[in-house]
Amino acid sequence: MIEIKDLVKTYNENTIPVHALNHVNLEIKEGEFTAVVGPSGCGKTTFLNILGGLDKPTSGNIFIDGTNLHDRSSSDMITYRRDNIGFVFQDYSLMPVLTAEENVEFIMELQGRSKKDRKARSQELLKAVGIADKGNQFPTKLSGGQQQRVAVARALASKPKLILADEPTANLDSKATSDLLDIMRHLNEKENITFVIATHDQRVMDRAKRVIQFDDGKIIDAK
Ligand SMILES: Nc1ncnc2c1ncn2[C@@H]1O[C@H](COP(=O)(O)OP(=O)(O)OP(=O)(O)O)[C@@H](O)[C@H]1O
Repeated sequence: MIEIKDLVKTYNENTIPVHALNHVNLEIKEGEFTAVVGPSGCGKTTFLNILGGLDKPTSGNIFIDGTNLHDRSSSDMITYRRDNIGFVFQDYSLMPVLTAEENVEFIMELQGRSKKDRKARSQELLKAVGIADKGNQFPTKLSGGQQQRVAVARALASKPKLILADEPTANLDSKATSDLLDIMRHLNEKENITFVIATHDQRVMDRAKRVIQFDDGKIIDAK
């Protein structure tokens, strides 16, 4: 369970302040599949970055399973993020010099898991996202949809309970979007992984269990 309490993020506090998040309150339950939507500049990415511990709020708190997310030193936060939160980005953000399999293995290497263990898990994950045969390919040899599947497999590597995705379908065609959403919904239902997805994409909203609407740094609807 994620509890977001009076979250404020103000950029450029000392010059011309930008109120990216303006007193946001929200609860996200385990196993939700939630789309965060709203016009460009309304605060979606800022919200995701703070929820994922990539950025700090100006004020307010986020409690994940009762623990204050930002009450950690920066090194503890790096470890917490690595072990508990998966990230998927619009541009896939794969490492071009690593194969698909090595991209998925990378976090496990940082976790100190054995080569054998890493390889088995990365193969299992690439299979789960439907590209078991692409493990030895470099990202430039894969389509956008395939690269995004590698990114999802990578996000799953440390068995996170929460996956944050920022515009994951923005560069994908209809078929790749539909396939990716099938994979994410399946993971959500089978593994009870919570998904929070910032998006402009109606296809994502149509598949979401919940849609949270932002406008100008505030939540205006959270059905
Ligand atoms: N690092 C930053 N410094 C200053 N202002 C910022 C910074 N990042 C975002 N902003 C501002 O904060 C507001 C919210 O931006 P954010 O990127 O969170 O919106 P968004 O809803 O994700 O937009 P989009 O849909 O275009 O990606 C915008 O006014 C933006 O210009």
